[in-house]
Amino acid sequence: MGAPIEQDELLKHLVDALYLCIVIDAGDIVRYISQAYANILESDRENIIGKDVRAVIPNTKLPEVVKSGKPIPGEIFIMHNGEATICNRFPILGEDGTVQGAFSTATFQNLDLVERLSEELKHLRMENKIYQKQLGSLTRTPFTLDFVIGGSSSIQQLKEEIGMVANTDLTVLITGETGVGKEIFANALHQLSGRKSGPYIKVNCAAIPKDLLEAELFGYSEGAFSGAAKGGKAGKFEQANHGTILLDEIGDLSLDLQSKLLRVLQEREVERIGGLKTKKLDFRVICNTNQNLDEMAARGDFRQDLYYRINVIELFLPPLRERLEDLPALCRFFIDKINRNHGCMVSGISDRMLEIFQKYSWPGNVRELEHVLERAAVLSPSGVLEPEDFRFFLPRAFQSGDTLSSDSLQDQKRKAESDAIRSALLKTGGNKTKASQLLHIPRSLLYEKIKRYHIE
Ligand SMILES: Nc1ncnc2c1ncn2[C@@H]1O[C@H](COP(=O)(O)OP(=O)(O)OP(=O)(O)O)[C@@H](O)[C@H]1O
Repeated sequence: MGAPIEQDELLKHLVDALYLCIVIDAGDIVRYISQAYANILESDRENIIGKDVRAVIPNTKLPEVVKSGKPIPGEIFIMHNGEATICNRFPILGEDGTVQGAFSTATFQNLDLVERLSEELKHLRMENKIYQKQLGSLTRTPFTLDFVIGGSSSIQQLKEEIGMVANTDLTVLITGETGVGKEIFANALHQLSGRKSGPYIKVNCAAIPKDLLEAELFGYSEGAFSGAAKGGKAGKFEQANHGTILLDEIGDLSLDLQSKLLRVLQEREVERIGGLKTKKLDFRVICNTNQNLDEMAARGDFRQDLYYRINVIELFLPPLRERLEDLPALCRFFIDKINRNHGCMVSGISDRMLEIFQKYSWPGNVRELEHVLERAAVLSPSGVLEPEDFRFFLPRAFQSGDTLSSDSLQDQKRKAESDAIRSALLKTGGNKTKASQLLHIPRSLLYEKIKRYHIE
């Protein structure tokens, strides 16, 4: 134990810490004064201590406190230099209750500061409220089917399917072009599942450099490589334990990692890089891709066995140009969102402009629509959006390559395929076994394509 602190020293420190503080004894003589207070009085402490307090601060109320033995808290006190302070005065009572002196403190030097701080506090509280609200809507936005806009039969059907598979642990592969909404469907799938209170871990296989992806997915143990963190690091699969892992852009995974992934999916256990032990895990897998994994597998760019393992349930999101009836609702949804996010007051989009939208092929799908509306709304932040507000977009919309009149090769292939299936079904009176024989494809593939093209 160190030496006891001298009472006087302690008092001196406390008085100084209280900023503006003065202590008098029962005879109204100043016994202590803080340095800050002495500075304001433009005098040395030595000069002040020992004097009658009234000689130092003419309008002081400390002698009143000594006389009455009662505190005078929270009073505005104008100091000799005209500055206002909020002053608290207290009696110092002995053990027998007799008054031995009094002291006053004033923490804030001027009321302007108090006012300013109180204003700032009010402002911060308001800001905090707004952020809390925004945070609430941000965490809600991507997660429920209510936020997946679209009344088209394909979107309605997908919503139903999501509802049906959500509560199973089946692996789901969500396919569709870029920007069609694969990620929001994946989010909804997790949120509707029994795993919603567990972690939801997303990995974009295309965004992480190939040589880092392995460690990112499977983790590493201490000393696995130079620079490996102490204690190692859990990979995304470990982080997703008891929850869901979304492998976005799965088609970008190298063949090496595909093999490792296949093992993890089969065994449901991971081994960290450089680790000696495996760990059993419980996770649900959702994969997203805008590539044709079927074709990739045929070319040898994607492992056939992995393709079968992840393609237990395939949900195909048709491109926007195949569900143009969703355009008005999507426009309304995005205009509301843009108004909220950018403080715009756009009331809608004109029929003339919607007609132009209907003729465009939307290669970037819903994401492109959102960006086009955002740009127009920023340029023309109120009223109804007219073609004039989309000058940046019109040349694109009218370029022959991007209008619906000339379909891409992929669209034409899809159309030819769905026409061939329709005609085979017509010829066989709807008998799928016979239709699949006619088309020389397995029955399961026919079912898949019927579902994909929403035939029937
Ligand atoms: N049906 C929809 N309702 C509301 N917003 C949608 C819908 N579809 C897409 N969006 C919005 O469009 C944008 C793109 O969607 P998302 O990221 O889900 O596409 P994606 O298919 O995963 O694209 P990519 O393959 O490029 O990653 C997002 O801002 C998303 O919120």
